[in-house]
Amino acid sequence: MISALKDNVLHSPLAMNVAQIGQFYISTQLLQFLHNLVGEKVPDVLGYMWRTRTKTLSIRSTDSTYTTMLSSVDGTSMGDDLDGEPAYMEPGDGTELPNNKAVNAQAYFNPATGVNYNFTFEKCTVTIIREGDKDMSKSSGGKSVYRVAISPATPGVMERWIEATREMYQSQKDDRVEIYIAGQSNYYWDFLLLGDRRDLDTIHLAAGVKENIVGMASKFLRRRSDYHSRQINHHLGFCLYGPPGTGKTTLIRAIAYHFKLKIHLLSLSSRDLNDSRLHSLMASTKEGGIILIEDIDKQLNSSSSEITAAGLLQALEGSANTAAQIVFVTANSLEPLKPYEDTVFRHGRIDKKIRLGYADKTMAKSLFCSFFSSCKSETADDIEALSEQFSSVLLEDTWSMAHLEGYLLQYDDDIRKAVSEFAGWQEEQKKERTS
Ligand SMILES: Nc1ncnc2c1ncn2[C@@H]1O[C@H](COP(=O)(O)OP(=O)(O)OP(=O)(O)O)[C@@H](O)[C@H]1O
Repeated sequence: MISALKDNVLHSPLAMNVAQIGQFYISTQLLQFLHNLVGEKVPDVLGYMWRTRTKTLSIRSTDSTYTTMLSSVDGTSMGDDLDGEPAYMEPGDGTELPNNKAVNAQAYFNPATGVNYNFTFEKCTVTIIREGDKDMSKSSGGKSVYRVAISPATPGVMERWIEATREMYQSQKDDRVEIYIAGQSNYYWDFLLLGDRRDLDTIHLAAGVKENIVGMASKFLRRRSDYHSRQINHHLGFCLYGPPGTGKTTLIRAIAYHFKLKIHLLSLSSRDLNDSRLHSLMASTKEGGIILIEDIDKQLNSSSSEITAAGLLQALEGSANTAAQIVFVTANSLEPLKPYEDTVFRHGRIDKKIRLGYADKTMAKSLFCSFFSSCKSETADDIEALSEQFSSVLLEDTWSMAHLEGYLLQYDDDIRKAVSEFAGWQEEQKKERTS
């Protein structure tokens, strides 16, 4: 899931179009190039011209402007929403990016180091450059730094651009989940993206499981002062385990959305992460945050991990410096955690371990009803009756909910066929598994 998210961010097709970078852009780039070329060797006339035509700003990855900038500067939003044109972005080296047309696809802007990204705002060219790793560690204490240049520097354009990114971010944020990952230095959290909304009532689990987790989280979040007055870390830990596709990640996303919590994705095997950096990360989570360690069973014994068992245990305890921290770890199997059983699964670290399993009849029925809830061709009573038929032929404890979701998606406009072909599909799937 972590890698899926990263792929989504790093490789999703940005809405790119390299045509039509206006005259201002070309002249500004030329000036910048000449300025870099002559540097300080000649009287800085070009530099003067560059400065007067350009407004610049440095943003650290821990600044709130960084978050708003990344979430709003994507392939569609800036240009579309602000001046009726799609945002045109290209890397500064002139390479054409894939998908050379303005599209409405979801796109996330995550600039590569040392590459100029340009797009238009109020007919000015905005250039964003992420600084190189070396510079980052020296001058910024490990935080990524982005330089933003807007040219020509019409009065107030930078302020209006910042305000526009903020407004756009605010309007998107309420309906999404903020997701952070460890920054390059692993000391701080960097904003990653606004994840899609997921409602709790679209998650179908065995009776009582969802209600139990949501109830515990709700009570925990309400009792801040109780923890505080007793000087106990305001921390709650869950381990969700079970086969792939049973809804572990989706449930966490829905809980984050429901309680308006930010998700911090933590990869224990990430490069250069060690115990002390892990400690800093835990202490710097955003107010009201979920820490999500996915696939802990696989990450624990990863050869690239420098985290010791002691470091991990400390991380699971959360930090006394932060308010309301919910740690979720997910695993397909608890076997690799056996050696740590007593130390990990105790109050203050992982308070509760919960198994999410394959679909039973009740889960399949409620998935079916929710999937076809907007079906116009059938009455509510008919949908209910069809869901009974569907679930009655289900082979229990055989399919993940992801598997069933995939099946239903093939029939999203033919609810009756989804019922009539279900038994046959299950037979085929069983044969495929054994062959
Ligand atoms: N219990 C469920 N209720 C509704 N949808 C579900 C459920 N379980 C899985 N899904 C659907 O299946 C897909 C995959 O689910 P998810 O990624 O949450 O599974 P997972 O248990 O985290 O898998 P993995 O162990 O492989 O990370 C999602 O698109 C989600 O909509």
